[in-house]
Formats: sequence, structure tokens, C-alpha cells
Amino acid sequence: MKILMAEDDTTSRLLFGATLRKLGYTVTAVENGQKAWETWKQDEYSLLISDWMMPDIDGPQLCKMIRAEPSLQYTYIILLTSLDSKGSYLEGMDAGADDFITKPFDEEQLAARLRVAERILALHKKLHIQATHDRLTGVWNRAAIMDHLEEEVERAACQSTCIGVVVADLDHFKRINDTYGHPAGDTVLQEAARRMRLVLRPHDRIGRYGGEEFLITVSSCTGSDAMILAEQIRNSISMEPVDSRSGEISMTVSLGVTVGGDRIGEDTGTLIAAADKALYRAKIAGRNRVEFLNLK
Ligand SMILES: Nc1nc2c(ncn2[C@@H]2O[C@H](COP(=O)(O)OP(=O)(O)OP(=O)(O)O)[C@@H](O)[C@H]2O)c(=O)[nH]1
Repeated sequence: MKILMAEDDTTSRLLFGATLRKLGYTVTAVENGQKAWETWKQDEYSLLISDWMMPDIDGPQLCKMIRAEPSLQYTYIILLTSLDSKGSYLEGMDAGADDFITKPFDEEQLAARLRVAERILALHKKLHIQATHDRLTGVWNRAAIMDHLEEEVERAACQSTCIGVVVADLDHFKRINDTYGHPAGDTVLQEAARRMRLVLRPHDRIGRYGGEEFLITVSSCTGSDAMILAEQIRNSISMEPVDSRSGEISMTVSLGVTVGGDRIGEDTGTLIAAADKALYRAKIAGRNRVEFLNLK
């Protein structure tokens, strides 16, 4: 695990860094709060050990700054202090610290406290995944993909780029459930999600929007980029049947595509409504096809 350490005293920084490395951690050691803040922002460390008293930004201030920053992963913060009064502990905790280590530190106690930190961080990661992912298919859940879309629309507005929105809906899925059973339907959903993920580029995201409906965000793209991707998805879904316990099941998907976000007034609702309308056209036109709706 990577640890960011901020300590202005050189001897203490070297000693602490060497001990942490000996315990098997990868350490980035910096000499003040400002450098710690800049380093943390660049690389979002999940564990920070910070001295309490440092010039400019001190430990509690650094805690407050990190806690005020919306970030994907939790940062577990341990404050290093030679202060041991009740008031200091309370101030540190209120600032957002999770634990304290009093200097001079005891190596065994340090190792034990770091094990606690790792346990809490692992739990946090597990809860975060459960809260943001769809259990059946493993892709993002509806709330998470919607949050992401909102961020992407804001980013597109700032950078004057476009965001593509694709709504993909498996065809005649009720028939698949009715013919092969609900568990086989689940297998089809899982395989469909897996195939779609394989086609996406690194910055694109997919989430389960409804039962057999998926929402895909295509970052910084033109209409034709989004259409090409949607066509690749359509192909990958229909290319070969899904192997299930109830036998081989053929599946197809219909997709609605739009792009926007580079002009004021195009919010997530407008984009999804447009992609949905395009999807409806694809269904009406016979399914297993991609339709585009231009917002301009
Ligand atoms: N197996 C399974 N089925 C689901 C799940 N969620 C929703 N469904 C089913 O998905 C089916 C969706 O049916 P419809 O909305 O009629 O759509 P469709 O049959 O795909 O028809 P078109 O979209 O018009 O092509 C329903 O029968 C739902 O019960 C799920 O998690 N697992």
C-alpha cells in the first residue's frame, strides 16, 4: 500500500520513512503541508501520515482540506504528534483525523495501527463497490452512471467538447425469460454486459439503467465516433449465441445514440431523452439496429 507522509523534521522524516518501508509500505515523504496537499491531489493516496505541527499548512488544516475535497476513495489520516492533551486529540478528530501516533513512536504499535487502517480502507472499498455497482452484471449501477454522466456533461461544457450517450436495450428479453427461464435470462444479461464492456474505450463507462437496459457514456466524441461504438456493441452482442445452462440463446440489442453537452441547456435529462427517442425508433424499425438523434 502507498503511504503519503508529511513531516518537516528531516531526522524524523527519514526515520519514519525507513520504518514504513521496512514494514513493506511504499512511501512518498514530503517536508511540509503544502507539498503534501499538492502530492495528494495529484495521486489521491488512501493513507496519509502527517505531522501535527508544520509551517504554513499544519496537520489539522491538511485534514480539513482533504475532507472538504470530494474524492472517490477515502483517505485514512494518522496525525503524528508529541502533544498528548485531551484538547489536541479532540481538535485533530474534529479536523477529520482517524488516528494518532505520539512521537517518539513505537514500531510495533505503528505496525498494528497501520493494520487497522488497512482493514478500514478495505471495508470502505468494498462498501463503495457495493454502493456503485450492479450486483448481477458488475457494471456501474443506475445512480453511479447518472452521477458520472452529470460530471461528463459539466466537463464537456467547460472544455467545449461533446459527450456521447448510448442507450442499449436487449431485444425481446421477456421472450428469453419466458422461453429459457429467469436464471438463463440473468446469464444473458451478464454476458451482454461483459461483451459491451470489452468494446468500450478506456474513458467510456457503462451502467445498468434498468432491467435489460444499459446506459453508455462516450467521452470526448463526435456523432460518428459514438455511432461506430454503438455499431460495434450491436455486433458483439449478436455475433454468437450465449452459452447457458438451458442451451444456446441468441440475443440482439437495439441502441439509441445522441451527442451533446457542448452548449448551455443540454443537461443529462435532454441527452437521455434524445437517446431514448432514438432507441424507440430502432425498436420500431425492427430492432437489432442503431439509430441516431441529432440535438442540433
Ligand atoms: N432474468 C432477468 N430478467 C429481468 C431482469 N430485470 C428485468 N427483467 C425482465 O426483462 C423483461 C423486459 O421486458 P420488456 O420491457 O417487455 O421488453 P422486451 O421483452 O425486451 O421487449 P423490447 O424491449 O420491446 O424488445 C421483463 O420480462 C422483466 O421481467 C433481471 O434482472 N433478470
